[in-house]
Amino acid sequence: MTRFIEESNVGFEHARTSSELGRYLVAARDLVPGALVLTERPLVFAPKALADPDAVMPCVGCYKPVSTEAGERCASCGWPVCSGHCPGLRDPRHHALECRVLSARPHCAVDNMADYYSDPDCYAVVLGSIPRPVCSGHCPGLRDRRHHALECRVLSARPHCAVNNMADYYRLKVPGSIPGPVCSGHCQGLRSPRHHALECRVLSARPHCAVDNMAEYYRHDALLPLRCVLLQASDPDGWRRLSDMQAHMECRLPGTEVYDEANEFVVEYLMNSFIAQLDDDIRSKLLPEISAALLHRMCGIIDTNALEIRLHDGVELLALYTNTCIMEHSCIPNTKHTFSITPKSKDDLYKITVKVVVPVQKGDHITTMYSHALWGTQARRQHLKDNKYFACKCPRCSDPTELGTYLSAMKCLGDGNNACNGIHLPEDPLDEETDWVCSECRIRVKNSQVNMLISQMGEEVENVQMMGGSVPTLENLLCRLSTFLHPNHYHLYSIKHSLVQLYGRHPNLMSPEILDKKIKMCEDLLKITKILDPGNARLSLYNAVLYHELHSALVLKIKTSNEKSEEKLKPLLVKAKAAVEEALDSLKDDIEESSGKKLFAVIVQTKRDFDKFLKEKKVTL
Ligand SMILES: C[S@@+](CC[C@H](N)C(=O)[O-])C[C@H]1O[C@@H](n2cnc3c(N)ncnc32)[C@H](O)[C@@H]1O
Repeated sequence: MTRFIEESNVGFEHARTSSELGRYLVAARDLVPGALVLTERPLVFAPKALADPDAVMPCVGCYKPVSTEAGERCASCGWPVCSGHCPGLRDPRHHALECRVLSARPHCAVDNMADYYSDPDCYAVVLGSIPRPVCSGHCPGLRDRRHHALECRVLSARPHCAVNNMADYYRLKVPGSIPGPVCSGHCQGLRSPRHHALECRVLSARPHCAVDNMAEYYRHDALLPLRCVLLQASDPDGWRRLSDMQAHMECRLPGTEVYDEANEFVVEYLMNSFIAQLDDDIRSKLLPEISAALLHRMCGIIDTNALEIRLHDGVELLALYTNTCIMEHSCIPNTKHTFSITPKSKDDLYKITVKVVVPVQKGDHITTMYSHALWGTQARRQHLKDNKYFACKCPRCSDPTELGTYLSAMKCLGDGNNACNGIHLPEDPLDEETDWVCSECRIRVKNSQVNMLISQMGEEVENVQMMGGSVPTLENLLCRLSTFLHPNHYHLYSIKHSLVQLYGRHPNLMSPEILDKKIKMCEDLLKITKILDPGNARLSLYNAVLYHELHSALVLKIKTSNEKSEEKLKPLLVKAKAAVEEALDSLKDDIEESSGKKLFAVIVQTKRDFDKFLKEKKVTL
């Protein structure tokens, strides 16, 4: 076994290769659920940009979110950090190496306010003072000759950075709009020639001040490609293992969307802003080989292989693992992986542990899932094709019913008028152009029509959920979409999963009918989840929520029931106990991760309350 794996139960000594799969892993022995497949440390990792990078960015040393404008900066490179003392800034696995490259860009004033305003002109402590290093424009000291009034006349001579004078800089000012004088990047007027579209072409000619676009100035998504190329000098063995990874460059040729995107956001950014500015000596020491083509290859390796690690506060990292990344995809995976986020030893930070979740026999392929388990076959296959460049032919994708769950099935659409009671399924789910055929009347519908309908419905579901859909809105949508979709369709699954978390949570939503509806929905959804993910590899949180809601509905039913005979209530109590225990069990491998941890704590409290209730009632189950 190679030295960089800590423990393993897979046959690395003969990790196989096939023309279809590339490299893949097989079990070296029979494995029971829970058995370890492998555990290893990451080869390299880096933070992803946060959802609102103009407001918050991850510290480049420890990845804690920090305020983009008011936060501190790394003293050498000027990137946002939690504190100048963050230990990650001096650690080569985190920021220390990349900092030498990132420091090559000439600093913008906003990077270094302390230098820019080297003699603070107001005695008040001004926190988060960009762009106003005064406590207030009304500060009396500003007009007092003993304080700022005289020196101000001299200091004013320097031409102002845009941040000092936004009103002048943007002569047409939107209230509160600094530094983004648009209401939203999606504002329709931005693309309308009667509004901004034409003038934008002229206004774009002025070089942007960094503060206009913090997210462009500090592109965290470029850090992982940079950390990857830095391995060549800092860890030649790791660099060799990284270079062995599949990059799919044949699908990322110039002119493709993926090439253009990587070129603009990563390759040109790194090359022009930093690498081209590096001193020759430093460049040859840190990056013996560096070119746009090599950076493109890193982007290909990352897109094909990187795993996402969710930290707390919404921060996500991308990481590459030498052996875990060899695992092939299946839509019914036989493993689950977890990351060590708060380990005892810092060397184990982000160590991955892969375990089997269903019985695996010697020689079986070891599989993971690169897509979403609750998407239908077409959505999963499209996602895999677009992002991982292969066509999945796993047993779930090959079966029109998706293992009997009917997760993508539609009700008969008829010929526009005469729908029957049949079910529309894809004739050949592995064919992207397949017709959909009704099981009863055999009427055929083109795949393009089905696709259009399903994606329109998907957008509707997403919109309603993003707006925090109320019960009536969700029920209305459920009712409308149920006309077209099989009750198990994944769009309906998603609506029902939201509804069960609302039913029983408000006095108006606790009637016996609503509680019975909630219980049935939970049970129906659990049946689907169990088939699609028997080992809780991907849907553990969904499962835990469903079991928890099932328990809550059962307990409410018991508490609001007119039935006083404990013997008669006992079956419900037994069911409620089993549900809360299943909820906790579903999360047993997720408690280190932030969402798993929070949910686990809530369910533990529910279990305590239930035990107390049983004790008060003097019931033993
Ligand atoms: C994370 S890598 C897996 C390791 C890779 N096979 C190698 O040789 O380095 C992902 C790539 O493996 C291939 N792959 C993984 N699972 C596959 C599957 N079920 N069918 C076909 N190709 C697959 C695809 O080329 C995919 O882009």
